[in-house]
Amino acid sequence: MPDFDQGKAYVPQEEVFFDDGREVELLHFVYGKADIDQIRGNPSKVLQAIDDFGRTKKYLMNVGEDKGKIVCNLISEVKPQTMVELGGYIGYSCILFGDAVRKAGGKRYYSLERNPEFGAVISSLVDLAGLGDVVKVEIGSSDASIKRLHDAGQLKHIDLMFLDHYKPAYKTDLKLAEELKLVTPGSVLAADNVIKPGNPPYLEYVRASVEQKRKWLEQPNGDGTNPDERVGQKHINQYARRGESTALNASPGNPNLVYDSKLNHSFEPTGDPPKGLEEANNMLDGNSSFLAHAAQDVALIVLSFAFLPLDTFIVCFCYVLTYAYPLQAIQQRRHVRSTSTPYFEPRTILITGVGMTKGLAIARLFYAAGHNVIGADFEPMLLPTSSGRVSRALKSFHKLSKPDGSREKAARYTNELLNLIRQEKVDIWVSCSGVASAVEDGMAKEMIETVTNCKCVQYDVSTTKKLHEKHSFMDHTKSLGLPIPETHTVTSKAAALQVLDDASGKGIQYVMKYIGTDDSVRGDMTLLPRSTPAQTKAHISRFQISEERPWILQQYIRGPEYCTHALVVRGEVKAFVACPSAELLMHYEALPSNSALSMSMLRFTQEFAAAGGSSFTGHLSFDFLVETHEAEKALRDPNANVHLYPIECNPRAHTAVCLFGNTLEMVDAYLTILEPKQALSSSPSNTSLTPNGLAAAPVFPRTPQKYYWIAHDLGEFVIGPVLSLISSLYSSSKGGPDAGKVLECFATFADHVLNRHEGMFEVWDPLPAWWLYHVYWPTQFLMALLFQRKWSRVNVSTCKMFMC
Ligand SMILES: C[S@@+](CC[C@H](N)C(=O)[O-])C[C@H]1O[C@@H](n2cnc3c(N)ncnc32)[C@H](O)[C@@H]1O
Repeated sequence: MPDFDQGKAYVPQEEVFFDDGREVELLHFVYGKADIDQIRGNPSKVLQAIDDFGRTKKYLMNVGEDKGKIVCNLISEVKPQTMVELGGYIGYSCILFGDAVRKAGGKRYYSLERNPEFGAVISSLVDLAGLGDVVKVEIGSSDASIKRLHDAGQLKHIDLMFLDHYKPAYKTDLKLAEELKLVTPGSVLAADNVIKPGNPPYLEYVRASVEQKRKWLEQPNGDGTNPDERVGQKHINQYARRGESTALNASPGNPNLVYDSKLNHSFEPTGDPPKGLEEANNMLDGNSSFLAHAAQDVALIVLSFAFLPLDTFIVCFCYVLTYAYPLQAIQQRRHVRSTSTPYFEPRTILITGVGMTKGLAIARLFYAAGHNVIGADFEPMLLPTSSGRVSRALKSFHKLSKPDGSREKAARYTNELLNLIRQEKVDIWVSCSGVASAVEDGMAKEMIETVTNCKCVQYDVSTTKKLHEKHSFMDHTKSLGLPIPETHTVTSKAAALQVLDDASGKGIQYVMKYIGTDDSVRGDMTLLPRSTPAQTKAHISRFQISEERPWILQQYIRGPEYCTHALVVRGEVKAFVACPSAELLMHYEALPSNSALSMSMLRFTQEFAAAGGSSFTGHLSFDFLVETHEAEKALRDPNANVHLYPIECNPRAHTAVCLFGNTLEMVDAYLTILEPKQALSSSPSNTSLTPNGLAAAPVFPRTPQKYYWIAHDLGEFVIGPVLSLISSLYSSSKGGPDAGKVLECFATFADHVLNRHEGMFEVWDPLPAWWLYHVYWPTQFLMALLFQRKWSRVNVSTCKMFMC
């Protein structure tokens, strides 16, 4: 976000900052301007005159230039025929956006304003700007105006709605517009002040699932007409100074609508940043000083020490408890290994990557099922940091040397694995390593299966490469006749600009993704082309694009994202789970296995895997995008075949595998790899079929639980908000969260601790979590400090530090 130009700042907000005569004063100011004749018919000049008043005379509660730009960009993107604003005040947003709508080919801009005096000011300034043909000012309470315009047949659909009025009415007016079918799939909402001062009920509503919204409707008095107190008493009473009623519309809305929501940070016209921005500023990046990074590292190490006594007590308590009452996993293991279970044949399983949640989760499953588990992972020299090494689930732990892309290191890695497999007489190697050794794992698999009887849950080198690289994965998926988003590989800036130029007429938007792995360019979701060719060119010029550093331009799909994890054995999907996803989500929850979305993703995975044939064995995870209307269709019709867009494939285990936590059938799914190969048939591989000719159902998580990682949530819901609160108390800016907000975050944290499963922690195996938070991460922070490394984010579950 660019810096705020202080020269343009409005004067500070006073105790009483509207409805004190300043609105009429503004009219005198504007109409008294020496160049009033040039202002007439010119929306920009009218806005300039209003800004002059805000900068030199009195504060005005306008959306302002900076936030206004965000909505103007949205208008040129959405090109609304009809736009509605809730809350017009003196007409600043109305003139700015009304003009943008007209320029984008739109027909009508409704400004809904409750206060008749303000409405008169809007009308006067709209006329002055020459926007009377597009703008219509409706005076009255927004809900009454929406209903009136709808009933009169004047308002048939809202393409874009700007919410900037009475905070408690954001949600209730949206629901009314949903009920009247004015807001439908495809409608876009832009809501101001949802970060500062904040609007929890509105955000909660637009982010809620259909199930959640239906549940709310079932609750008696769940949705009354009283303002939701979470917006704060100050805002509930803000516009009640003339004794207006605060009662709200109680429409049930349309719970089937699913919104794709995105927060935008920008400046108030006074130059105050919103709270969210300050929070973002608490996160360090490459531009932050090394001192700041060092302070962060030290603080995190101290934090780990602070929790050491409590966590050590918990670990000891767990051991005593497990000794006294052997828990399910231990009982299960004892049972299958006892002489009363004579047919049990324990196998030896090697699992690499046991320092990460995913590797450890699989190791624990095999342990509970009675098998001998050998764990292995990378560790720096002389530092026993891998949390898997202390797991009760492991018979032994082995340290591996990390490949670095060179042939020597790859050969050394393969040799170490081979020796380990021979020494421990391993039956199955389950590769759970991360992306850093993806290709080396493929090489090791080829060697291991050639010279030993060990079976590997890992693809060969060419398959791994094909699936790992975005462009070859897309080409392959397309060759299978499966859907993909429009994707172009580009090896020069000129080629990228050409694709974007060609696209400008088609209405398609793209995001630019680097084909390889480079954390510093991850996560840029700027939609291209931008509003003007010059902006697009400026954006593209920031990237290094060449034959050696190819990128893809991938069609942007508006809608929710999902990720899946599957175990595939000889082209057959043996275990499967799908869940909603987001970058660094760190909260996992499985979709119901019989839901239309999960079934559609499973069918895609099955078709994809079957096409791989009998040598296609490994973990397979996809990221899918689903257009909003398709996601809604899936929620309405459980048998719907949902149109999916795969955007990425990871030929390795996904952290979502932890959702199989207590699903021991998963172990049987792995063991099918030891079954003798059936006679080879061509297509569709050797997929075992049920009597009705369908592929056998894979294993799904037995009792789906929600997962979280306590250290991540401690940062997100406790430390972050507290730091923001403290920094706002000591700085002149008014952007910080209030105490109520911080308490809300604490409540979320408490809810997660009480109702979710910690990804690394098991009562019967508590030490790995302790090791992760008190050995692994403090060591990483210490190394960052000693080697003066800067990092921007960490992923607690995959033990990844994103350097900057
Ligand atoms: C923050 S101001 C709007 C600023 C304006 N959008 C701009 O950026 O220029 C909020 C306005 O909403 C109006 N308002 C409050 N409650 C309302 C309601 N229920 N219906 C319509 N307008 C309302 C207030 O009178 C006030 O003028």
